[in-house]
Amino acid sequence: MRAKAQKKTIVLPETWDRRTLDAAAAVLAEGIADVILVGSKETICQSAPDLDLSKATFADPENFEGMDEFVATLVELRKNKGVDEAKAAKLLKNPLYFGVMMVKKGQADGMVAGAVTATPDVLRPALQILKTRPGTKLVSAFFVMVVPDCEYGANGTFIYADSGLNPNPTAEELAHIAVNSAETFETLVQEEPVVGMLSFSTKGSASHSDVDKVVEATRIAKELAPNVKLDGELQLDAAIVPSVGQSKAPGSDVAGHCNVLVFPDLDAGNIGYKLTQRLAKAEAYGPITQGIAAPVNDLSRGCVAEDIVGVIAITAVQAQQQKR
Ligand SMILES: CC(C)(COP(=O)(O)OP(=O)(O)OC[C@H]1O[C@@H](n2cnc3c(N)ncnc32)[C@H](O)[C@@H]1OP(=O)(O)O)[C@@H](O)C(=O)NCCC(=O)NCCS
Ligand SMILES: CC(=O)OP(=O)(O)O
Repeated sequence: MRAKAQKKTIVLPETWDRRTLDAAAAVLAEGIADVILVGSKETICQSAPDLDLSKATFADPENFEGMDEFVATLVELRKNKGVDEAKAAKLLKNPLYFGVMMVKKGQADGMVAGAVTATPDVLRPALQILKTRPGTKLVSAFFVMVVPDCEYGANGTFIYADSGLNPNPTAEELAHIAVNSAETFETLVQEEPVVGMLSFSTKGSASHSDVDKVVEATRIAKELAPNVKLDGELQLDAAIVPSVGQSKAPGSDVAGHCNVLVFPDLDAGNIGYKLTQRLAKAEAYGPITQGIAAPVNDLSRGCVAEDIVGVIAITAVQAQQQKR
């Protein structure tokens, strides 16, 4: 609904993937966003003759008028990393680098990929070309989880962070992930964020250097964002179940009410979202990035077309909100 209010243009590089084309057709039919499909129009349309892609725009790296300018821009951005004209031309034949460059040049407002390509190869071009948003040092990635028949979180809606990007965040990085996720929850879900800094310990129930990291991250996050409802360290049950929160963390007005779950590392975050998605049959949209200069979002290779539609809609909403 919000995506449709001010239509944005989203580039989809993985056009050899049928789920991506199904999602593109649905997004165009529903008017969620305008879509650029990367690749040859003829090849793409022949591969999916049953889909109506007539409203899509096509951009083929093998035959693209603005390629010289794209190459020059990439050389300018990456020359101190050893990228010369030949290397830039080769990189830009990769649909993911090409798609990110379309965003960089303002020809698209955002990009969604990852149905086929693994996360590092989706996010690396975005980090290298678009870089971080002014004022942000750390990019992180989260999932929007919508759990059916669930009384916890915001009527079953949660943000799980970081579940896609930073393998082993320091306490300071974890604090930034928490504060950024709270802000994102407010703008995306439009409800008050309540942030739980997750651990295998609640308020000193266990002693370990991993627990110390979360305690320190909680301290820093509270300092960075004193007005955000945030507490830690909390076990998952103490974070989301009111009665358990009350018994394990008495006196905390956050414990038992969390809707933003900050995981101590990427093992926990990535495994946690997949457990929720597969066992609780939750909708899982992401990994959505926060902190890149323009929205580039990832998918799981296990996604279905409906997931891609959801991530495209979220990308369009992020593009509406992003000042460039
Ligand atoms: C995202 C990821 C690919 C980046 O790391 P990398 O491959 O080592 O790439 P580099 O370290 O060369 O980083 C590329 C650029 O991104 C920047 N960067 C990397 N991580 C960043 C972050 N979290 N925030 C901001 N910038 C970041 C680097 O500074 C570098 O910039 P530069 O080339 O201009 O100097 C890596 O963190 C990763 O693989 N993460 C795990 C992803 C994953 O597998 N998730 C599970 C499935 S969802
Ligand atoms: C987000 C994620 O885990 O992606 P994939 O399943 O593609 O590795």
